[in-house]
Amino acid sequence: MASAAAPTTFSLLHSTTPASSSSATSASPSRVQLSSSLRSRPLARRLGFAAADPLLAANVAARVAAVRGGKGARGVVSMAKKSVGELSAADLKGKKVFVRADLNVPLDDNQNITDDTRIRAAIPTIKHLIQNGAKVILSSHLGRPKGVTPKYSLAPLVPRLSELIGIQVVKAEDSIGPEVEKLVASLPDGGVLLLENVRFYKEEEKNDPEHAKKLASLADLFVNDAFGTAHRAHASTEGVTKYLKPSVAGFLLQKELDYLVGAVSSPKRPFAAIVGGSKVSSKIGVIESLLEKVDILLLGGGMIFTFYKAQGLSVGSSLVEEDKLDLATSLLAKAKEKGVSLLLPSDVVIADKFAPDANSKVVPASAIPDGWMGLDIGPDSVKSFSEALDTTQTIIWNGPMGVFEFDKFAVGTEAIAKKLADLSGKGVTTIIGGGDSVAAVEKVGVASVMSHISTGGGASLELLEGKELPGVLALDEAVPVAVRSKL
Ligand SMILES: Nc1ncnc2c1ncn2[C@@H]1O[C@H](COP(=O)(O)OP(=O)(O)O)[C@@H](O)[C@H]1O
Ligand SMILES: O=C(OP(=O)(O)O)[C@H](O)COP(=O)(O)O
Repeated sequence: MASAAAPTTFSLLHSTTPASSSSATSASPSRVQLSSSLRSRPLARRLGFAAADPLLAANVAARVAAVRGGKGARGVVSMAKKSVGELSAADLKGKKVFVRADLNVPLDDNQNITDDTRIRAAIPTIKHLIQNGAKVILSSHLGRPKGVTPKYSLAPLVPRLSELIGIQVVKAEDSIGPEVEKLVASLPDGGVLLLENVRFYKEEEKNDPEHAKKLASLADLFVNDAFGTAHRAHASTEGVTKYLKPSVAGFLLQKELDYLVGAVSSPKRPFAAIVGGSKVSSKIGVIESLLEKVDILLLGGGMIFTFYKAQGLSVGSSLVEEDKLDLATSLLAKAKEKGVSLLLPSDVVIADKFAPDANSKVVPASAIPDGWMGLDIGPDSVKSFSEALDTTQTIIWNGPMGVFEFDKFAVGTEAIAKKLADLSGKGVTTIIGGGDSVAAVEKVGVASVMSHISTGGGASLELLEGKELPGVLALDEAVPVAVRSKL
């Protein structure tokens, strides 16, 4: 780390990330005074974790001050995270590497993977490690199990993982304990052991230090490549970094930050966000910050019924977060105050049960009968959303517009996916984030035309809010390299 006495400008260690699709822009020099060498580099490569203004500026200023550690230093310093690409065979051969990935893929009722985007995205880091002779201990969560739940086992992922990596992946029945230790001990150099769902232990989400220690005890070093879970401070994402050195960023994590920090810190305007899906309680709070960033906010999916109910409408048996009604009311008021055009669907597709063969009909949002639930946005809403999107230059989308897994309720999501594909072709920046949103876009066959497919929905929204992602923050910083000042 830079010493207070060093009269130099520091620059970033060269990153060997292989797959950066960065179109990140430089930070506005008016926000933070950076050296010219740093200014020319993509923002996320310099920061490794933070996002846009104003939090970004405050964060960078604070960290620069902390690193300077005293008066008289004329330089600035890079806060990039150490990359797995900086680790070579000399660092990795024979080493046990705990890799946290986000393999939280959608599965159908027969445990078939319906979209493997997150598995494919994890492969470059795993391949780099095995090609350099490491023993890979791969971990992930799947869903939100309460205790050991067979339907959330990672076992269905083994064939696809093995196929993509090119070797047979060994599967453990647990994520800690003597049986896992035996499997780790018998793992050859270049082998991969997949641990069972880390969320089978409640201590995982509590970030219990003792539990983190047990996970960490399996390995010598840590690679976090779970961008989709980087907004969670859990034992396998944040806790283990306290016990494993080095703790470095995987290629996917870096690639996501490279793209997203740049794209959302200085977006081409008008800038729209589309928020839907079913994780209402974890995403409704994000809306408040989005109102500071975006010009247009479109709400769909399970998110909308809390807003309708807050306005006094009947929502039947639709998904509602009762304890967020006041928040919804205040968000509507805030949008007005900020001049953000917040659009709620004017019509919805309702169903008499949550099933693919439910009876369904389109009704105005103000006319949902008792006993019926809203499972998609209606045609008028698709039309007004499309018109609003026509005016934009940047769009970030997280959360499907309806229960797209059932064909009857996939129309709204598919129409919005096609609209974004169409706008991508016209030069609009389109960013799709989240396991299910990406699955929906893949289902329509338009993923390849979007500007960026992100493996994190909540994570990309929190990044957009300007929040630090704990899973990234906890990683080691890249060692700054001194560059002689010409002054
Ligand atoms: N109106 C709705 N009611 C209940 N669930 C919904 C509704 N609309 C969308 N969903 C569900 O939301 C889920 C995706 O939500 P979420 O996890 O927040 O998205 P992502 O994974 O893209 O971040 C899908 O499984 C979809 O069926
Ligand atoms: O699917 C995920 O998030 P996302 O739906 O916001 O993309 C991640 O795997 C994180 O899962 P979590 O929201 O249960 O912590």
